[in-house]
Amino acid sequence: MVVKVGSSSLTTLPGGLDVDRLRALVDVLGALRAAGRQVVLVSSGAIAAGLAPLSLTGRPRDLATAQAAASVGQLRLVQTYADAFAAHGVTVGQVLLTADDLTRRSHYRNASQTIERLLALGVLPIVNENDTVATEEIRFGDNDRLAALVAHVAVADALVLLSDVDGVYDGDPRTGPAQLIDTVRGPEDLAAVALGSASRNGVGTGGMATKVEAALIASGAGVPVVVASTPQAAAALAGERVGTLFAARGRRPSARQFWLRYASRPRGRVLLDEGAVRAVRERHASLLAAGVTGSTGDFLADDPVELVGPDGVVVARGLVAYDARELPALLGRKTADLDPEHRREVVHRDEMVLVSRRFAG
Ligand SMILES: Nc1ncnc2c1ncn2[C@@H]1O[C@H](COP(=O)(O)OP(=O)(O)O)[C@@H](O)[C@H]1O
Ligand SMILES: N[C@@H](CCC(=O)OP(=O)(O)O)C(=O)O
Repeated sequence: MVVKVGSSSLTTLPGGLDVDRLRALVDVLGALRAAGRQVVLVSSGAIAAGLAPLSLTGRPRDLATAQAAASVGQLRLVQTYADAFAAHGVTVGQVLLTADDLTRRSHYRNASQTIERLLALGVLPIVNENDTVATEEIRFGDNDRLAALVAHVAVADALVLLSDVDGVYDGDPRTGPAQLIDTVRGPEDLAAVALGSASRNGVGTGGMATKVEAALIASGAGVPVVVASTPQAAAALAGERVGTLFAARGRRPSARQFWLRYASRPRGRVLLDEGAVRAVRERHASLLAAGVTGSTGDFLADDPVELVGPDGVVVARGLVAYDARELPALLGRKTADLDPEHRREVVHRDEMVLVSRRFAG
């Protein structure tokens, strides 16, 4: 089980960390552990927990102060967790990740191995973004997406996203009457849903939009997701029908495919003609030099790139087999006309994931 809890459930803007609410959650997770389940906790709250000790009255707008608050708050947060879990005989480990740790394949594998080993040793990993080093450009920003990636990395059976609201509504419940959505089978079920901003107490970041995005990523990768309120945690984890269920869709992709689709950062674009778009999209064929009209970006062989059609729409993502500077000489040429060392595909089908037009992730 991967359980993600948001800042809005653990902290208040004036009061900082709400230890009673944190302990209540730990009691639920401790019981789950006692029942023999493996649990990974993704917990936000570092920045919010650092505000009161630094006499800050609002969420800092500048990154450096937010990072300072996270530095102070993360320590308090995990120390409070460590003490609370110790009462249940559970040892915790801290795992701080930056987006970069998941965008590089080698780091991704490393993070995955560490979490696996912690679980094998009976430790409950507590994951957060490494706020003190994450710069603006490389931040996850909210922990919902991080939780979806961790759910895949940890090969979770389910992901539970806990917040201060008891599920996804068809509109922001704070701004008017709204109806709880019971089950989401795919992105099409959310076409008419308005996703407003973050919670009233001002400590959350993404609002429901980031939770929905994360829930679609995880459920699309075969992991069922429940969005529920933190007081509903026990019921949600016991499998009772509370909150909003995002049913698992499709098969679990390989680590490589999942990484390519959701965690990799494209280093450039390879431009395809119409025929190549059809071959890739409809036959899931490898991309050959004959269908390539150009490229942008200074990528190297094995880098992730976007495959883009003549209309500018991204068709797929893949690992390119050539450096950008090698491509011009190959453009539009039939494989048979190329010298033998250039006869391999530009992007092999096994190293490619199609990007859906409706939901790109
Ligand atoms: N369609 C919606 N359904 C449910 N909640 C919504 C919706 N639109 C906006 N919200 C708001 O999103 C907030 C939760 O997001 P956020 O504050 O980022 O939580 P967290 O800190 O738990 O991650 C809720 O307080 C809720 O008012
Ligand atoms: N890493 C940040 C998380 C940012 C945040 O507030 O996320 P969330 O409450 O999940 O919307 C922190 O610990 O403060």
